[in-house]
Amino acid sequence: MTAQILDGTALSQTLRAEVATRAAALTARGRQPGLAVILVGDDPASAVYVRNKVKACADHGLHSVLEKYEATLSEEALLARIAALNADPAIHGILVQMPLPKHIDPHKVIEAIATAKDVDGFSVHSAGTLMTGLPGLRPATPYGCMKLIERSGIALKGKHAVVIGRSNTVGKPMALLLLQANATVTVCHSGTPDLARHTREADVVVVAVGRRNTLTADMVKPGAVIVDVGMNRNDEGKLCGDVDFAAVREALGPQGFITPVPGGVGPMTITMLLVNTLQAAEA
Ligand SMILES: Nc1nc2c(c(=O)[nH]1)N[C@@H](CN(C=O)c1ccc(C(=O)N[C@@H](CCC(=O)O)C(=O)O)cc1)CN2
Repeated sequence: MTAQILDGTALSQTLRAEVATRAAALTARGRQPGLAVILVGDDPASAVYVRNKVKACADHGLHSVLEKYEATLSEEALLARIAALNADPAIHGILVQMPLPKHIDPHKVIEAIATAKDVDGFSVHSAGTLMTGLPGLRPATPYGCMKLIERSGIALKGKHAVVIGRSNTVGKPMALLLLQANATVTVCHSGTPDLARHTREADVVVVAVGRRNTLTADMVKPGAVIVDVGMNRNDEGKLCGDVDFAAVREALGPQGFITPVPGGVGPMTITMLLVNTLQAAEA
């Protein structure tokens, strides 16, 4: 028997239905939640993600605007657009799709977004609220990972969680969210010697590295929970995560849990963006 699947597509359906109900109630009170999505450049994957975000808004009763700009857009012009959206009362959330072209400083752009509208949760203020445990908007991907774990009835209190990766958008916020849920957290990264020594001891492993086969069957404990944030292509060009899925699923046994790629964390990222936009509109 192999590990159970943590199904991000199915959970997304449930959570998005809840968003639609709450959005309809807000709209009836004259405050339809509104999201502005900004795309700069012609990265094909980013174009798909922003299209999916706008469609998810339309399908669940949120208002959205998509602003697309050439890769040559100046940083100054982008900051001016953000300032205008900050002042727009119909817009409760603003996101700038990452990555940005090289000549634009992502930190400057993120910090230009009004704190209350930072639905990506990437700003220094949002990071500070997460760090201190104050209410605030949480980055969608780690927030989605937490929902996948919690809504599957997996208790985190007292568990040992290992996060592989230390990015500002996934690894670090993930570690803080797990800590807040009373897990004991280890953060591993490219400078960690003997990664397997840590993962073999872990009850929960979150892998956010961006390299396939980072976690293999010999690196996990039976019964563990594995959350795969990676999005890579294998030799056949098929989408895959950072985990050697089939072999790790087998090694975990029937008490274990694992997220697939696709259909795990990815759909949850867009779902939690809707949740954040709703939260910003409700605030
Ligand atoms: N401003 C932001 N930029 C980026 C973010 C973000 O949260 N905010 N995250 C990623 C990209 N991303 C959302 O923007 C994203 C990535 C993947 C998926 C997803 O649904 N993946 C599917 C597979 C899709 C496919 O077939 O290609 C899955 O895993 O099932 C959604 C959103 C970087 N930029």
